[in-house]
Amino acid sequence: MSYITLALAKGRTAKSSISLLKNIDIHFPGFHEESRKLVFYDKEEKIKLVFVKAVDVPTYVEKGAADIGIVGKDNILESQADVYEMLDLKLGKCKFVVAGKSQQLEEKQKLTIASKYPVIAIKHFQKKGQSIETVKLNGSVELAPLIGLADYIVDIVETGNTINENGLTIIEEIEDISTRLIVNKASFATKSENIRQFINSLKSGLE
Ligand SMILES: Nc1ncnc2c1ncn2[C@@H]1O[C@H](COP(=O)(O)OP(=O)(O)OP(=O)(O)O)[C@@H](O)[C@H]1O
Ligand SMILES: O=P(O)(O)OC[C@H]1O[C@H](OP(=O)(O)OP(=O)(O)O)[C@H](O)[C@@H]1O
Repeated sequence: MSYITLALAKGRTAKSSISLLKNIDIHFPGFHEESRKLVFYDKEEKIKLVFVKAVDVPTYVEKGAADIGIVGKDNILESQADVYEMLDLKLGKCKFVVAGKSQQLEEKQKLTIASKYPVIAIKHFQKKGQSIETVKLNGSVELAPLIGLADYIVDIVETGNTINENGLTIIEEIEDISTRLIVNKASFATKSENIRQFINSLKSGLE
C-alpha cells in the first residue's frame, strides 16, 4: 500500500486536527507543538504528514503535492482551488462577516473593503450588486476602518472580542467557516481505496 500525503494547516487548528487523527489511531511519533519539523510519518497507517501554512494547504492539494488536506473553509474558498471537499471536521468554527464603525453600510457608489480574503469580499458584494475596491491585508484587519484605510472589512469572527475591542460592529454575516477535509482529484481516482478508508475512519471518529 502506498503512502497518502496529508497537508495539515499549521496554526490554531493544528492541535485539534492532530487530536482528531489520534482518536482514529493515526499517530505521528515525535510530533509536539513546539517542534520545527515539517514532515512526520505514521508508518503503520502509511500516512505522511506535511505541515504547511493554512493559506497554502489548498495549493499543495490542488497541485498534487499532497493527496489530502485539512484546512479551514476560509482558505478553500479564497484559493478557489479545484479540489474535492469531502468532510466537515467541525473544528475551528468561526464565520465570515462584514464589519465596520456603523450599524449599516453607507450608500456609496464604490466601497473600499479591507480583507485578508479579497476573493470572498468581491464575491459577496458582487451578489449584492455593490461595487467595491479591495485592500489586501495580512493581519490586524480591524484597524483599517479606524484609520481610514477602508470603509469596512470582511474578516473572520470567532468570539467577537477583536471587533468589540476595536469598536466595530457586525453589519452582515456572510458564511459559516470550519475545518474541512479536501482531496486532490487525481489522487481520489488513483488512491481511491486508501483515501476512502481514511475518510470513513475520520467520519466514525467524528460521531
Ligand atoms: N478566530 C479565528 N481567527 C482566524 N481563524 C480562525 C479563527 N478561529 C478559527 N479559525 C480557523 O483557523 C485557521 C487557521 O488560523 P490561523 O490564525 O492559525 O492561521 P493564519 O490565518 O494562516 O494565521 P497567520 O497568518 O497568523 O499564520 C483559519 O484559516 C480559520 O479557518
Ligand atoms: O472574534 P475573535 O475571537 O476575536 O477572532 C477574530 C480575529 O482572529 C483573526 O485574527 P488573528 O488572531 O489570526 O490575527 P491577525 O490579525 O494577525 O490575522 C481574525 O482575522 C480576527 O481578527
